[in-house]
Amino acid sequence: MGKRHHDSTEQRPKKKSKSEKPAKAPKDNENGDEKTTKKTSYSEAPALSKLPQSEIETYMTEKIIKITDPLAGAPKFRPLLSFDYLPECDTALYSQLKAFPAPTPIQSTTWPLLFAGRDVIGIAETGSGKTLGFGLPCLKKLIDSKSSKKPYHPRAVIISPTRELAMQIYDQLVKYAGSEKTTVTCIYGGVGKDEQRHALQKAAIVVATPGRLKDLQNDGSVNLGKVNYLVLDEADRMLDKGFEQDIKDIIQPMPVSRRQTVMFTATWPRSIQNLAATFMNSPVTVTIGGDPSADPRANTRIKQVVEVVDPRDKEGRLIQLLSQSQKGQSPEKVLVFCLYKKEAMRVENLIRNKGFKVAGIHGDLNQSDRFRNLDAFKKGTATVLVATDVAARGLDIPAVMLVINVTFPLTVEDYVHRIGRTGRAGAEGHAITMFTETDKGLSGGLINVLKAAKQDVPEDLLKFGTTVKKKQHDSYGAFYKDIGTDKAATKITFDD
Ligand SMILES: Nc1ncnc2c1ncn2[C@@H]1O[C@H](COP(=O)(O)OP(=O)(O)OP(=O)(O)O)[C@@H](O)[C@H]1O
Repeated sequence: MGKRHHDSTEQRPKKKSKSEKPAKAPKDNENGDEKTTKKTSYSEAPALSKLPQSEIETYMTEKIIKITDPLAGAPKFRPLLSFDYLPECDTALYSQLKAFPAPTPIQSTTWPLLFAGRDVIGIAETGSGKTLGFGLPCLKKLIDSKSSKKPYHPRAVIISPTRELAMQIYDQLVKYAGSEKTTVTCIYGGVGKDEQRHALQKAAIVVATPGRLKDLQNDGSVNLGKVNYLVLDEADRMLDKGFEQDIKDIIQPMPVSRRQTVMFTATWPRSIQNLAATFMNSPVTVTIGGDPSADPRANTRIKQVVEVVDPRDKEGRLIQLLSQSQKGQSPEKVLVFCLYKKEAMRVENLIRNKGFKVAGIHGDLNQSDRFRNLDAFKKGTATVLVATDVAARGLDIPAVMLVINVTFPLTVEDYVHRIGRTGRAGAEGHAITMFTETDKGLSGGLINVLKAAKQDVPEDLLKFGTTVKKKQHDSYGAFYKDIGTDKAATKITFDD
């Protein structure tokens, strides 16, 4: 890290003229027409244009920002180093931003591109504010193009892999949406459909998990033909085998030429990059913190410890770790990851029997229990949460001090997301991972993640080998398996 990542496409021209003009949307790939349906423009704030170029370059270098734009002649925009440089908007959209000192690098760099109507792939570490990265331009686009026609057909769709993450994104949008909040809705499986059907009648922005959205689309409850802003959050997960077809079906009525497509994630494996390109129109790729396709990048503020253990010693070691973190008047919040649902239930019971305040979240619980248990952990009534990978991505739970991986996930990308539940928004974090001989196929990938984040690599781990297998698992990003650890896995289940 620390290396400067600049390529020729990100050099801002010395003249200010380009950025002062409203940006035209790029030509449509398919027929050469202007994408008039996007009707988006962006003018750089004069005060931002006046900043010396050296200040911009220092920022780009320090934050390790790389911008790759396949359209050579497209306007280049300066990052919004301060909220003061945001373009004017017709409401109190920006008022809540006062809580933060400045835009995070992924926000400062992708916002101008998104305001200008470009398709964007945004890759930045866990906990770096990606939700507002795609959320603020989404709200601005809605506010700017406000039509008086009712009822609405949705103008924006944000797709998330899990119900809890969909709710979290929805909550964030509502917080910023002000008077528009009634037009934001959240659609996910595991609960009744009628209320969702009703909400869809006036929804302008739909945050959804794919299965339920597809269901409601198929039965005619929602028409997505007017959607012009599509977000795949956790994009690499959304493009993996479990979701790819659902996504294709959902976006079928919104052609790539008429929609702005946005993909955000912390991990961007090479294996899905070609597929992603087929969903997008000349996307600009913004990466913060180094090349993510080489090896997944963990947040560098997380102290990662890997302990190579005998599988029989795992539970004893877990209880030892919890005993240390849960003592005293204010026990730390600890997130414990298991791979299997049955394993999670067993571990939760074990922890409860030892007298710790524990809750669980996995796919065998009904949705209200899932929400209730997550809430208990957020509020601190439970200070230990035992989870499967359903909680690995995106969840922004305040003050998680420690992540313990009892069983290693199926991929190193999932490892990066799991440990990313700590150390968020600039905080420090700590992750302890139990690694056994069974996981040795992933040792090479894990070693690279540790090295890239300048973490210690234990000798015992090196013994398992440093080779990185190209294809790590058939179901990249799987959430959980619904059988016990004693049998070979047979079924992977996804959220709907
Ligand atoms: N500009 C900002 N400055 C400081 N904190 C911010 C800023 N923008 C967002 N945050 C806060 O940072 C936290 C993490 O943001 P968010 O959940 O969007 O991260 P993320 O990058 O999507 O993470 P993940 O990869 O795990 O999904 C949130 O609590 C959010 O409120």
